[in-house]
Amino acid sequence: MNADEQSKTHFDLIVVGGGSGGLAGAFRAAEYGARVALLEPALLGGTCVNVGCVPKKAMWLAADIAGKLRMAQSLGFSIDQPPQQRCELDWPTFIVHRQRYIANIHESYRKRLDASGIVLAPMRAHLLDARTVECENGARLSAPRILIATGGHAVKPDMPGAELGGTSDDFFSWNAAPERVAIIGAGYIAVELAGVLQALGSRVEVFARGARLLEGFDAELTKQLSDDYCQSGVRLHFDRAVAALEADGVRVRLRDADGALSEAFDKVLFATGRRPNSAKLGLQQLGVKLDARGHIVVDELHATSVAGVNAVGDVTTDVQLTPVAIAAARRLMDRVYGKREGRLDQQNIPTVVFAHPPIGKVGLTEDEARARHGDNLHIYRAGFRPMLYALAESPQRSLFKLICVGEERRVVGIHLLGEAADEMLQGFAVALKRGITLDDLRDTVAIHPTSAEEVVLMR
Ligand SMILES: Cc1cc2nc3c(=O)[nH]c(=O)nc-3n(C[C@H](O)[C@H](O)[C@H](O)COP(=O)(O)OP(=O)(O)OC[C@H]3O[C@@H](n4cnc5c(N)ncnc54)[C@H](O)[C@@H]3O)c2cc1C
Ligand SMILES: NC(=O)c1ccc[n+]([C@@H]2O[C@H](COP(=O)([O-])OP(=O)(O)OC[C@H]3O[C@@H](n4cnc5c(N)ncnc54)[C@H](O)[C@@H]3O)[C@@H](O)[C@H]2O)c1
Repeated sequence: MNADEQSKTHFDLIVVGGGSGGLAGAFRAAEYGARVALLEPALLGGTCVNVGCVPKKAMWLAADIAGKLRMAQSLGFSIDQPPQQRCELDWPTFIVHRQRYIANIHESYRKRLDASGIVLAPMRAHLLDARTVECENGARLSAPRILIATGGHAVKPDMPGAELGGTSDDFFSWNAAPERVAIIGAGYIAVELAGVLQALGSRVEVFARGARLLEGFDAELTKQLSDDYCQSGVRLHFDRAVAALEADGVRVRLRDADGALSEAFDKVLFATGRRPNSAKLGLQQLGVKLDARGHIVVDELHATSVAGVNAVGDVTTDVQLTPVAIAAARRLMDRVYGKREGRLDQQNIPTVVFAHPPIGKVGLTEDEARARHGDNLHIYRAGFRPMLYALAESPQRSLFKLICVGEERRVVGIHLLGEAADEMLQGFAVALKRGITLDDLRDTVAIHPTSAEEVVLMR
């Protein structure tokens, strides 16, 4: 092989997967002057841009507008619709806007890849050894470092009739709100899609195998969120394990563990978790350690068990959030090519579920804090109706909660449920990471009239 040919197949870094983590790693490495090849067989941006955060947030915004339009009518705005009737969304029109937004992201990534000199190979790849990747077309690329960022995929539980149900991927190809939808699961995706569909006109029923929504979030807030969902018409079934799906004409029924059959639904969605894309990558032959569910095991520097092979994002044991994948990839490249210290702090990662209303947390829940600190806790709450909802005589309330520890009342948990919680949490997460106390919050002058001021006025 001559020098020219070798320069086309030999790189400083090969990134497998062009989603949140892979793109962030490729761009950061290229900023330091590394020669990078990126392998991505599908659309740039991966799950988040194409079938995750971005289209989901677009649908959430549409649902939010639907709710605000109904409130506007009750406040005296004349909207070309008889009062009390739902303002219907024309999905195809909205989807044109949603997909145009996404196409712009693809375009912007493509331009950035070109400008950064990153070589994009639009194909699947697997590892032959710790320095060599083989592409689908048989081409072999080599590099002293390989980053695996292949993400994950939705899974349906193994049950009879599972093929009659879809997943969040299917939801994003729908062109209208089905009349009746069943959602199986009680995590992030179940709660988000239930809220969106109910607001856009579907009659939604959620089947949770456990006793509550959103394990891992503060139980008091999730109880209030459940009440909000019931109030808006969502039917929640707790402790109801689904054992099978059965066709009933063009509709589907759910059979539970006791053999009982549900009413019929136009659509059923599984929101029962995701699995890592770690198969068919050659990892086992290479000796890359996986956990029992197939996640790549990484250390705190995102190194795998094989030298020179790193992994970030949903394919690893990290929390499955886009900013976590991005932060891990950037810090890795800062260390490798920028010779800068820094590792991802996995503590106190803020997160929001785009429910209706949104719910967010950073730090410990009350139960977690009690398990860690015993009774040395101080809990503060603010329950109130945001002004718009009070004006419209809507029952929806907000509930904010602070978990503080010790005599100094150090804030170890912030939990927000309510209008604009999604936009409020980020700044308070910075404060919590800096180790603030309740007095620091109280010492901050409030911004009035807002919901956020309730956080600094808690007594
Ligand atoms: C419905 C939904 C909503 C979500 N909402 C949010 C949210 O609001 N906020 C948030 O923070 N997170 C959200 N997430 C989670 C977020 O999308 C993921 O955490 C994030 O996309 C993980 O990034 P990643 O780079 O690890 O993987 P991905 O983004 O999944 O990218 C992996 C890429 O690797 C490619 N690939 C796979 N195998 C190969 C191979 N052999 N060779 C080459 N390429 C390969 C895939 O085609 C894919 O493009 C959501 C997820 C879902 C499903
Ligand atoms: N707003 C956001 O940041 C956001 C939004 C969506 C997804 N995500 C990420 O994507 C991940 C995946 O989302 P998800 O909602 O699929 O997973 P999840 O882990 O949040 O929830 C899975 C749910 O399915 C239930 N479940 C699992 N197996 C089941 C079975 N056989 N029968 C019935 N129920 C079952 C679990 O009890 C749980 O309630 C999340 O954990 C999160 O990290 C983030």
